[in-house]
Amino acid sequence: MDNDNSNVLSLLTYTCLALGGMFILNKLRKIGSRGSGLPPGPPTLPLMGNIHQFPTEYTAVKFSQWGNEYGGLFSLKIGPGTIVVVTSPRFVKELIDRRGTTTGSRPHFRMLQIITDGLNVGMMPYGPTWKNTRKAIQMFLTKEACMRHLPIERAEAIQLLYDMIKQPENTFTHIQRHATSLILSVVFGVRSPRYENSTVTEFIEVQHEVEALLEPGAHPPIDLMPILEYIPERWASWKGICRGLRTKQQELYFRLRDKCEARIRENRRNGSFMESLFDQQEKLGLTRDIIGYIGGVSLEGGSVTAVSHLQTFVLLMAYHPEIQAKAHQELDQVVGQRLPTLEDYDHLPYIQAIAREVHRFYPAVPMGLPHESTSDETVGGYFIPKGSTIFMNIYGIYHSEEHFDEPEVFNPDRYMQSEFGTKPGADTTGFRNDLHFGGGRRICPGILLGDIMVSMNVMNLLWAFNFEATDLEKRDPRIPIKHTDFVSGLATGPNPYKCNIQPRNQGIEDTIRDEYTLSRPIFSMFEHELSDEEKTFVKNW
Ligand code: HEM
Repeated sequence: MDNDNSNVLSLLTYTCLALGGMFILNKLRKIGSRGSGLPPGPPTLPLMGNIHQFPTEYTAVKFSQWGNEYGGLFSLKIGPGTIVVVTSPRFVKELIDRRGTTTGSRPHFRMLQIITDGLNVGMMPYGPTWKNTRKAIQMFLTKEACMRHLPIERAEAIQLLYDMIKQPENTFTHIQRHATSLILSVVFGVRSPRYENSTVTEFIEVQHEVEALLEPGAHPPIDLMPILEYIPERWASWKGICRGLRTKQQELYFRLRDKCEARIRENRRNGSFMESLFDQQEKLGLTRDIIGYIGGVSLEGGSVTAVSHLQTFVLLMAYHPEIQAKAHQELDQVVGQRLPTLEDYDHLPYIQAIAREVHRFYPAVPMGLPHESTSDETVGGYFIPKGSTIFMNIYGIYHSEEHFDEPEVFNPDRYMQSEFGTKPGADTTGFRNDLHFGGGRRICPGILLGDIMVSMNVMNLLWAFNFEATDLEKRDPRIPIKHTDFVSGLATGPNPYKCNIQPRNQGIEDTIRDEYTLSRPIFSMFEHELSDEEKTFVKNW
């Protein structure tokens, strides 16, 4: 009898173990597999999902190829997590724009969280803190506020032309100085008249270090495997690097904020955004740290993107003399020898088409910033689970053969022929003119300022210069510039390049020199605490 009992017990134990094992195996088997109802995508491996296929560079280009293969809404599995990639404006409208409240959060990015102390509005999860901070940032980016800063926007654009006459070989850094100094002036009320040893180079240095740290593969995937965070610091160098970057970033952003605050106390105002934030600090319920970061994030969002667009624009012009010739013809008819004004832009359809085609050809943020869904959603018959990371593949949308004729060819004329540059008969559902600024609740708050920077400079630079590539004959005449001419990353731009830049004629060069001199009183309103080197530069430049 005892023997029988122990046999039954063993049998029960084995059965339980077997059933438990099968249950665990079944659960494990599901990790990495694409559950039913998810949008289609490349085949997965157990546990890994698509990790082994995930591109380590030019992610947007690979996502575009997958978009052509699997459709405008496809999915990837990264272990148990789900990524949804939107490569069709129709699905942008359905999933990102219309369901903005439930697809408007951001995925957790542990390293960025440590660097910024969670104060970066661009990476905050959807919720009251994000809403409040975003409200404050929108305040200074209204049309009226952007137009109030027109004198310094125009003066900085003039300095860009002047810098390029003086040192055409340094155009790459002149563009960086221009965009960063302009945002510094508008946001913190202080400018950088030269590139070397300036706030501009300090900002770019920190920014590059942050980008390098976040590059996939540079450090262990803490967000995919949170357990990695418990590894002691001596084997996890990223922890110290993050803290070091936090110190550097805060030193810069908080110093700029504090200096502005000191000028307010001394009654030396110049209408900067920081001033309005301090004036309304109580009403808006903002901490001093958040105020500093609103300024810093605006600097990141505004300068990096405009720099990318303008550097891409010059590169493309250098390789497309036929497009420059057409643009010069339009400018000669509408503007002539005087410096163009922002009002002229409305009368220059071909120049507008060039600016838009640059956004299309290589968007500054090719995959936008990742969104995260905070509830289950169903779109186009597909299931999008809560917690999915959603990428709006801007590059892919702009390079889809379904919508664009020869998407790899730089051809501004496409925007002269149809509103969105699309080919005849293409379905334009969901298209809008600002897709390169993202979508839904997280759409870029800086569209107006970004558009002013792009339009004013594209118009001015074409009016002022001839751009000439030094190796034109070595390139494919139809597609001289390819994606490999660009840096791979979340916010991108062209690799450094050289080209010849010449003023179009003596009259134009004289006008630029005169306008630069006339702009000095405007510059001086933003030139506080210049170093001795900067003072000498301003005097002699
Ligand atoms: C050509 C210029 C610009 C381009 C192409 C651009 C593009 C973008 C894109 C694609 C996003 C992500 C949107 C999304 O998640 O769906 C974004 C977000 C953002 N941009 Fe811009 N941007 C530009 C100029 C600016 C300017 C001038 C500012 C401010 C001064 C700015 C501040 C921001 C901020 C703060 C965010 C984060 C918004 C949030 O998460 O709520 N951007 N931008």
